[in-house]
Amino acid sequence: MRTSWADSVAKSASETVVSNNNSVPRPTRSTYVPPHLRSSAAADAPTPAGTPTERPSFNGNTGGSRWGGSGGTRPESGRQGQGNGYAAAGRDVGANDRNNRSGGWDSREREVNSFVNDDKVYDMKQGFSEQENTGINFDAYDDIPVEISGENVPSPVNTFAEIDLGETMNQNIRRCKYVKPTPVQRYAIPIALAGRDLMACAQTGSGKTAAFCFPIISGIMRDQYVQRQRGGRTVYPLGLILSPTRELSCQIHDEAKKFSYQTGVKVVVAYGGAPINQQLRELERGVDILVATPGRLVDLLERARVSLQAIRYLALDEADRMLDMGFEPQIKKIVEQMDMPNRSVRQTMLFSATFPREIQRLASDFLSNYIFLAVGRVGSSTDLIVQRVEFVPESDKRSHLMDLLHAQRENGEHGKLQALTLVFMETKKGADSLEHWLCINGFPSTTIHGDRSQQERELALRSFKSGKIPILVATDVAARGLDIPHVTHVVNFDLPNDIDDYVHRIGRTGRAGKTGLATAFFNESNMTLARPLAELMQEANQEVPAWLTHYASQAPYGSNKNRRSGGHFGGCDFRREESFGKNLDYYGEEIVVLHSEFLPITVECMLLVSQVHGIRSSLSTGLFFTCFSGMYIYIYSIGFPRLFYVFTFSIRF
Ligand SMILES: Nc1ncnc2c1ncn2[C@@H]1O[C@H](COP(=O)(O)OP(=O)(O)OP(=O)(O)O)[C@@H](O)[C@H]1O
Repeated sequence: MRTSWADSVAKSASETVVSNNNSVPRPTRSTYVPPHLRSSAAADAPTPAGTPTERPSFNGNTGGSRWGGSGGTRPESGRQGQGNGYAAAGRDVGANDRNNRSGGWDSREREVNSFVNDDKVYDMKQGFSEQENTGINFDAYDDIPVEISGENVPSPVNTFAEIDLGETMNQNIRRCKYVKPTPVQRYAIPIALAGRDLMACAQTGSGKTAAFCFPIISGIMRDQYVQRQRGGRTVYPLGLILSPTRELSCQIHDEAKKFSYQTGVKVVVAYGGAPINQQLRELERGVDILVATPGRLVDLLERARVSLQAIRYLALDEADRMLDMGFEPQIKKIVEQMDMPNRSVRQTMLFSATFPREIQRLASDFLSNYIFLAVGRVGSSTDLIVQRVEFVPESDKRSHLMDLLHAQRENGEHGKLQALTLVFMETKKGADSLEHWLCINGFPSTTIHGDRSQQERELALRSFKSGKIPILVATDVAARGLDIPHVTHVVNFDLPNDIDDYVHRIGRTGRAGKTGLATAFFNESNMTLARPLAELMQEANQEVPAWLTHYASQAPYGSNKNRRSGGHFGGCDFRREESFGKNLDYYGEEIVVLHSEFLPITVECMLLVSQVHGIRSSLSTGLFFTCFSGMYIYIYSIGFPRLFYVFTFSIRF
């Protein structure tokens, strides 16, 4: 049996850190203690209740205590018995300490061990034990390109030990078997701990959830001076995490509960389709971090059961989705029209794997002096996902899928795994119909889409995750964020209209350094996707079929809005591009503006490039030409036949 990387590292780590899993403390009788009661000093001293009016200034320290030194506005006297920050204190300042101080057990509030289910999953994984599992492939991440912009950017860290999270959280990180921060975590966590707003793009499956959860939990543990407000049955969370789907909200909630286990920070989830009364009861028991879908949150706000007055941390996961036309009005209402503190008071973090320029522009309204971070090729899969595109006419799709599944089954029999396969379809009806057809043809399947009840959706996801039903047919509701470790094959039975949706869909496999396969069925109805798909595959070092290159070259350039969210590497910070005075369209592609007097020279130069480099110039080949007028003309080819951007620099030499 192969053991995973995470297991083997955890095993060695456990010798020095945690003796074994059995030594993970069983749920202690910890009681939920609201942050403002966690320090006896803070509890005793009557702190003025009220909306925070000033956001602590960041001190630019990396990984150091956000509140340490003289940079912060936090009164250090608020915490007893500690030195300058958790690291300096060198001991666990988690709930255990605080609970001892606060006393008063309440059996209703006993904290469930969030890692218990993990053990079950682990046992269940033994069923997958023959599965190829490469674990986190850090070598693949080491030379990942990173783009970062903004003022006074804190330095990245290399280890969790360098980050000032406190011993309780460090222990939870070990329980999660995270040994080393992923690249997005290396950069984003110090930025967030320094109190900075952040817009972060990083590939699917690269650990963004922890990147925003760790700083929020840690910040709330430190924000003891913030007095919780009370007002009848209204609750006042300190952190708010918004996500576009119910399943993703649940997943973030589960993760956040693990990260905050025994810290005393309470995380509650609220999402549509589930009975609101149960969620209300949970909220009434106390909430520090609320994870929610926008619709249900608006409902809770309108019922005055939740107030956003005390929010100090706001995170939008899948932020580009949250700000596109579907969700934007609700998000604007939540962030701008209710009682949330304004952007200079709260700390705001936006995360996604894709970030179109226009969305960046919209999002910047929510942020204050933010740092833009792009880790890896934004809007790209990792190279760990093998992408295949096959030309399949509409009428052949089912039989083609059947062939793939049969081949997969045979591999499973001969070798090792019974892969989990996720099949994406455009319509709910189509998904139901395909599921039925697969079932009667001997391939147990289930579906998840918007027409199913929440109970059905949750059951479908559970059966799929556990491997009981190895095929899930889904609409885009399952495209973003879902982390299902054993999905080895994503099939785009129907391709999406938008390349960013494709990126998120295929990102359901090849997660956390594991390898995965993504197969797409392409035909005439997907022509608008030809160019961005070919570009994406080329960038990810995938083999692009000749027929796709041909279709891509036919697509009229400039007419297609469906372009990569990041252009080539990086998903550039739109602020930088605008400050360079570049003229960009919706997706950030350069709009060529040619001055008529330069046109003949430009055309001549283009011809020259074609002759010297051949028509297929490679990505990022740029040539400078000096023309007699003393102007530079820069010709930039973008790795596609006959495509050249031409623009002029008006710098005289
Ligand atoms: N430092 C780490 N070491 C090992 N595994 C990690 C680490 N950080 C996160 N993971 C694991 O990596 C997987 C993917 O993480 P996560 O779901 O946060 O990715 P993501 O970037 O949010 O993906 P998506 O863009 O699809 O939402 C999860 O199973 C998570 O537990």
